[in-house]
This record gives sequence, C-alpha cells and structure tokens, in this order.
Amino acid sequence: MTTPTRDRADDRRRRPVHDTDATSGSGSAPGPDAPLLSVRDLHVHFRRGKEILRAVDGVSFDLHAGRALAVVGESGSGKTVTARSLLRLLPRNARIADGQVWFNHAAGSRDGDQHANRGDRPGGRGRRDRGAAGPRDLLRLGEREMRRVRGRNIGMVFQNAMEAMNPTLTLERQLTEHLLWHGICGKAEARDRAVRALGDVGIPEPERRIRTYPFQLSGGMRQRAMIAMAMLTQPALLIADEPTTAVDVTVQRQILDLLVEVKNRGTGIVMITHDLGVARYFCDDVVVMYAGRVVERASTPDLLDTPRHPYSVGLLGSCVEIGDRGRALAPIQGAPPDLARRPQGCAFHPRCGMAEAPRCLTDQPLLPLGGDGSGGTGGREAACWKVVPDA
Ligand SMILES: Nc1ncnc2c1ncn2[C@@H]1O[C@H](COP(=O)(O)OP(=O)(O)OP(=O)(O)O)[C@@H](O)[C@H]1O
Repeated sequence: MTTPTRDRADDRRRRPVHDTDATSGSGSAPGPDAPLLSVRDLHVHFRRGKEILRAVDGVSFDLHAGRALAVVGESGSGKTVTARSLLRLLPRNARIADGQVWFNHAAGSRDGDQHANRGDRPGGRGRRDRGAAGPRDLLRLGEREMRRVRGRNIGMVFQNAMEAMNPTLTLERQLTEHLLWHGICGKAEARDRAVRALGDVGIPEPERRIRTYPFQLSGGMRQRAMIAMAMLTQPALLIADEPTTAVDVTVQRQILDLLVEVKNRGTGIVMITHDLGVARYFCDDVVVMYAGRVVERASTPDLLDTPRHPYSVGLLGSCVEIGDRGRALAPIQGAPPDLARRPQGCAFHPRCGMAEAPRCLTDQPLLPLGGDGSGGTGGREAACWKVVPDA
C-alpha cells in the first residue's frame, strides 16, 4: 500500500491557471518502454460566469497494451471529461489547463507502418505514420496531427452510436470513407474490409446490412457497427464511454465479449462505466474518481473486493452487482461538492464517516503522480489519510 504523499502536483496546483492551451506541462517524456498511455496531472476547467469549474483536477493513470482500465465514480465526477480530454474532443467552453497525455503507440501497435499511408487519403498523404516513433504528448500535437491519431491510432466508442455515426450516410459510406481518410487502403479494398469488419462484430448478413443507414439498425446492432468502425484501423487504444449502458443485458454481454476479443488482440481499453459488474467482468484495473480527482487506483479484484478509500467503499455499498441478492444498499450520504467550490482538505470529508479533524479537513491527500495501481508503481494506492485497514 502506498501512503498518500504530497508531491510535485501539489505545488503545481497552487500555480495560477494558464491562459494558453495546455502548453505548460513540463514533465519529461517517458522512454520507449513506457505504457501505452500515461496520463499525468491532467487539469480541465470550465468557465461558469466568473468562476472556474475544475472538472478534472490533477488526474494521473497508466494503461498498458492489452489491458482494460475502468474509470468509475458518481455522475459528475469527471469521467467523460477525462476521456474526451485524451482525444481533445471537449466542449468549446472547456480548457485543458495543464498536464500531459503520453501515448506510446509503439507499445500497442499492430498496425504500425503496415498501414503506412498509401497516398490516397486527404490527411497526410504519402508520409510514414509517425505514431510509431515513441511516446508523444497528445496535448501538444498540432490539430492536423491529432486528427490523424484520432480514429486511426485511438478508436472511440460512445454510449450512443448515433453520436458517433452520421445518420444521413449508409454504413458503407461511413466505413469506407473512414478507411480512405486514414489511408489504410485504396477504394477497391475498402468495401471488402468494411463488410468483413461488420461480420467480425457479429452483424448478420454484412453484405446486405452495409447498405443500411444507422437508424435502420437495432440499438445493439448500431453499437456493434460503431465498434466495427472504431476497430477498422486496428487502433492501439480504444476509449469506450459507457458502451453498454443503452442496450439490454443480453446485448451488453455480447458487446463485452466483443471487447474482450479486441483486448486480447493487444488493444488497450479505457472503459468509462457506472456498472461495477462491467468493470469486474471486463477490466483488469480500476481508477475511482471523485470530484475530478482519482482517489483510488488498484487491480479490479483488489478494488472491488477490498476497497481502501472510504469513497470507494461507499460507491461499492451503493451499487448492485450480480450475486448481491439480499444485500442492503447503503447509498453515500450527501452530494458531491460544487466543483467551483471544492472543500478544503479532502473533498470527500463532508460525506466521510472516517474523516478526522484537523488533517482531513485541511490537507488534501494526493496519489503519487504515476502508476496504474497494479504494477506501474508497485501496488494499490488510495488518496486518503485514513485508508480503510485490511479486513
Ligand atoms: N459543457 C459543460 N459545461 C460546463 N460544465 C460541464 C460541461 N460538461 C461537463 N461539465 C462539468 O464537468 C463535470 C464532470 O462532467 P463529466 O461529464 O465528466 O462527469 P461524469 O463523471 O462523466 O458523469 P456521468 O457519469 O453522469 O456521465 C460535471 O460536474 C459538470 O459540471
């Protein structure tokens, strides 16, 4: 168990917010053996009138190739804003104020330069894919380069396929254009690849279905089509934001099984979920977010069976998992803080039965900057002065 420490992030947090777009991060680049994804001290702000809403406030985690990381937490804890920051797909009123997002494409790449540009796409004709060159900080790429990474090296799957797909275009148009834009293959091959991709995700009669529009498919089928589109370029990293929330349990299981296959082929997956059952079934590691911060990182069994942060304990106590029949639910009392007026000390202290004055009320416990809770820093970590002891 790592004890909470004050570290360099603490000093950073006291610095004024920058007006530039995330250009202040000063951490050195990780080496070539770095994890597939290393998020370091990420800060994302929204402006609300004269106030700054700190939606993501110093988030750090690692993800290795072929592993899945669950990001869990109550509504409004910053899960989606964190995920979208990795792709720099944020609302206009959001600002990435600080941090680094190191993406080590080579750590998870199976496409690498095998999909090197064929000269038939509008984005970056004829150049080699520089994604395999080693860790790059996605927050510092030019927009043009970022567009190449997005959708090609990093796939996205959202809760609602309609959000990701164009309702006015057939699957054929969308899938083939995706391949062509990213220079994966030429026109002649694109249709075959697209049909194969639909078949791979279990869409029956893919030759026929490829001519349909997204609204002509069932919800489950649309989710599969979205996964097929996300996986067309064999991305090294997949970001999945509640991919099974809008479908029934049978389809949920099928989609999770599909994602297990994706993971087993070496893709790293960041999975945003409310559903601890999904995390248990699918994810290797978990980070728990509260009020824009990671409060606990651990392997999935450690986190779900013996949570250490009082907030994680409360979160688990208020959720139902399969096999929980008869267990009384114990919702966490109170509500998360207004992110523009975070309480001093531990943000969870007003709701925490273990909080003790003066420390929990005055000092913010922080996690070390790096780590995936399961290996990166050698163990599980909880940002709490009063971690729950072993049972
Ligand atoms: N467009 C926006 N404008 C202002 N504030 C926003 C906007 N989008 C998100 N926020 C703020 O950012 C915080 C984090 O939101 P986020 O969507 O990441 O939460 P979440 O943990 O994903 O919640 P949920 O599980 O409900 O999706 C929220 O508390 C919200 O107040």
